[in-house]
Amino acid sequence: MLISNNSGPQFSPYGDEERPGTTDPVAADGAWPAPRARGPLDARLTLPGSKSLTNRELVLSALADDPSLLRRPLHSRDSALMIEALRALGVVIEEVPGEGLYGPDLRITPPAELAGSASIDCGLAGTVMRFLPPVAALALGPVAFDGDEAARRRPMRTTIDSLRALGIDVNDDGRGTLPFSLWGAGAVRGGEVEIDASASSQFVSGLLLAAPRFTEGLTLRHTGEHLPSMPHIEMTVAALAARGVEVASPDEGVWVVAPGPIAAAEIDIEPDLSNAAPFLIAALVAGGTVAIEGWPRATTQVGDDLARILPRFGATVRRDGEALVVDGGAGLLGGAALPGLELDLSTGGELAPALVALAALAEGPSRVTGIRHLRGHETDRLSALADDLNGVGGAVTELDDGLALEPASLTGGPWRAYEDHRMATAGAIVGLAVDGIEVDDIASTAKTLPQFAELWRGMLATSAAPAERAGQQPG
Ligand SMILES: O=C(O)C1=C[C@@H](OP(=O)(O)O)[C@@H](O)[C@H](O)C1
Ligand SMILES: C=C(OP(=O)(O)O)C(=O)O
Repeated sequence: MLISNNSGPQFSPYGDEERPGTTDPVAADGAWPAPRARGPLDARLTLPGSKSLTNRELVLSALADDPSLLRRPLHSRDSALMIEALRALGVVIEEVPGEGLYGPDLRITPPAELAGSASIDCGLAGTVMRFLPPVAALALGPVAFDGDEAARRRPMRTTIDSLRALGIDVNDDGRGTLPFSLWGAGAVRGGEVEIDASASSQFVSGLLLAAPRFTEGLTLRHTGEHLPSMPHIEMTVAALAARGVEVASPDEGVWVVAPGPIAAAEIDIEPDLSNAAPFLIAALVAGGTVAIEGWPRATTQVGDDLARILPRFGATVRRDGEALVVDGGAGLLGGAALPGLELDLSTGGELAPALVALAALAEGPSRVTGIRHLRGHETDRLSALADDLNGVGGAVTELDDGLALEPASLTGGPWRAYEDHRMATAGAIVGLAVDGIEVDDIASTAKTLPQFAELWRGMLATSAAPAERAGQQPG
């Protein structure tokens, strides 16, 4: 069965009141009863575009020398925030008809000069709060940055310090978080900058994306001990190189970007492979197969690692034409073994909430490490995962840089999303195997996957009894 949804609402980035909810049923208190899996799955899904690719390409298109076209971009809260912010800086972004299932394509026309005197709402989007300040520094005039209450807890000191090191005037309250404002001088000289990016790879990506437009380019050196999410930095480097920018990494933790034009481009945005995680993991819990259409043969997305990680939990992974298929066999619910694992997710922290939810259902102990920086994500994910899982009978201990899980028999109960899309989808995974899991804010999935609840229910419908399935449209 093919599951897709092209009728979703359009997303306004402004304010919780206007935030789109899901059309999936929720209880009177707004909680979402996570559906149980009824049997082996036979699902084939098409997912919306990658957040990381969409927001990088929006920024590069805004800084390019001619109009660009993004095909099948993500339409979600994070991309809407990026679009509104770039418009505030004078970039023209138009929706044009395309072939994507989840909304129009985007044509981006850069202005002759970026406009200052703007206020930017970052929402809870790390890509907006870390990628746009170096862009705004190229504008002439003041630009103010703020975001959700939860965004004011996310680390921003490295961005603020690096702007100052580049000679830009920044006004903040010294806490190293949003809100702050900067005064763009219309140009940035660039040169050599040292930063500590151990709290987020996005500090590196943000500087590299704007660096070709600095008069002298940029030599950026990471001085901290850890550098998380390297694949996301490699994605940035690849996106720059694809637009003709001279960029090199002569040494570990060092990047050199030459000054020069950023070429306009027509870009096909890949589906979001990190958002594929809960769906693929569902095959291991419920049994059967889940196929994701349009899985790229080569990609910089860290979600591709799922094809190597899920077999360690017992899945068989294969390609079927352009789809990636995960076969969970009988699945945990059908009696298949689900081993506990040692996982270092320092390169793929984005995958951690979903994999931790799976590990919580395993029959052996697990340790998931290398993810200290998750404490600065949408919420402190280490503490949120431990609290939610322990609240439903789990045996999870917080480590300095990860989580230790002991096997436990879980029971139903409330599951807090903490406004975090990946916490909400982690609750959905647990709910496949445990009666009575109630996710308080499934609408938080609008951050990167507004269609989550509908796609999840559609996936689970493929496990209906054969007689029930006969009436449904074949994929
Ligand atoms: O550059 C990007 O698009 C991202 C980088 C990573 O951030 P961190 O390095 O802060 O984990 C990742 O977790 C985030 O979801 C997206
Ligand atoms: C950490 C994440 O998001 P952000 O881009 O807001 O940092 C995420 O999506 O897992």
